[in-house]
Amino acid sequence: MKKNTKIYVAGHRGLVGSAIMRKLKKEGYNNLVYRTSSELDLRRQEKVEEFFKEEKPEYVILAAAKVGGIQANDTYSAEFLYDNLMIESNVIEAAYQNDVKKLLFLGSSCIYPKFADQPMKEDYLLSGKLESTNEGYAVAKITGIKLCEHYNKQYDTNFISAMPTNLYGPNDNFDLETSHVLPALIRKFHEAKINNEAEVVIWGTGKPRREFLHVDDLADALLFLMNNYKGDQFVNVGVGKDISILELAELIKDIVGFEGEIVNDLSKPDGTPRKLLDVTRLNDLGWEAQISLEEGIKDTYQWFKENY
Ligand SMILES: NC(=O)C1=CN([C@@H]2O[C@H](COP(=O)(O)OP(=O)(O)OC[C@H]3O[C@@H](n4cnc5c(N)ncnc54)[C@H](OP(=O)(O)O)[C@@H]3O)[C@@H](O)[C@H]2O)C=CC1
Ligand SMILES: C[C@H]1O[C@H](OP(=O)(O)OP(=O)(O)OC[C@H]2O[C@@H](n3cnc4c(=O)[nH]c(N)nc43)[C@H](O)[C@@H]2O)[C@@H](O)[C@@H](O)C1=O
Repeated sequence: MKKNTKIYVAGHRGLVGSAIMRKLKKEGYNNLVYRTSSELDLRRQEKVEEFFKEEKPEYVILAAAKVGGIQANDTYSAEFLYDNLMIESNVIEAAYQNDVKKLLFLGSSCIYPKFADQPMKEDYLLSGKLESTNEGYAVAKITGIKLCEHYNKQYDTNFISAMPTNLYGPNDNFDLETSHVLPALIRKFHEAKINNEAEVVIWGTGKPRREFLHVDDLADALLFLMNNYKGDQFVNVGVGKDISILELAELIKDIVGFEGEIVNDLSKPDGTPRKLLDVTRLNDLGWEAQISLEEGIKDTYQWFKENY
């Protein structure tokens, strides 16, 4: 992509979209197009068609989606399925109709079967049953991958897909009902510390294992893929290492400086037992993550204290 090329970043205010904006600006890209969801609701096909006709973006990074943690996915499963199907179908079709040179679609590691072998290779897609707490979201994300594949096959487009692992960083969602685990624990330990509380409650058994990637590393990987990758095969984006939720809680507890106990709320779901991506394909293309989990949590905690 040239520095003055017109790039549409869908979802520019979100965790991922805002990191992509920071990265693109830092690298000197100076022709960025974006809209908030109230300016352009991507679930509305006609509005999306009008926007693409008017703006004619050359490149599209699709980071707009209905996103949330385990509880939000489970509670609002119809919205997670419907919104994501509509957003991705409308944007991908409009990109094709308007001769977009390249589009990047973002999926998620939850596309893989609940009991997939670990680490999960791209080939494991559609090889088993999905985790029930995020089935709607996962089905929508799998459809997004397939839309890119089939548009490439039938229309010779250049649409690529990246599957990030669990993400965190500045501009994350810290709402305790709808957030992912890492921002939730930063907030819980911080509030428990300042209120001198005796304990922090974590959901489930603490035994599930997850892999966490700092969103600035993700943005770097996505720009790398936009500039260096073409193909129908989607690409996992992760660090290749995982950690149990209890270990994560202990790490955040230490970073925040909370001295009380960690207790489990067993009425909450554990979800998938383990989600660790095989990142060989991305590493072989020449990219690997740089930000350690400890460094990334410290950076995110600092951001939380300054902004939240
Ligand atoms: N967070 C994570 O751990 C992971 C995220 N991903 C994927 O990364 C992508 C970005 O996620 P993330 O940044 O975390 O999500 P956020 O919730 O932080 O941001 C999503 C963005 O999407 C926009 N959006 C939502 N609905 C609509 C709509 N109907 N019309 C237009 N825009 C809309 C929002 O815009 P506005 O602010 O204007 O309302 C928001 O800025 C998603 O595809 C997600 O599936 C993948 C793996 C893990
Ligand atoms: C990115 C990914 O994110 C989701 O899947 P998930 O990985 O299960 O998400 P999560 O971060 O919410 O939970 C991870 C683990 O952590 C435990 N946990 C402990 N304490 C808290 C807690 O306080 N909040 C939350 N949210 N979880 C907690 C929780 O019980 C679970 O065992 C899907 O949306 C999926 O669709 C998706 O793409």
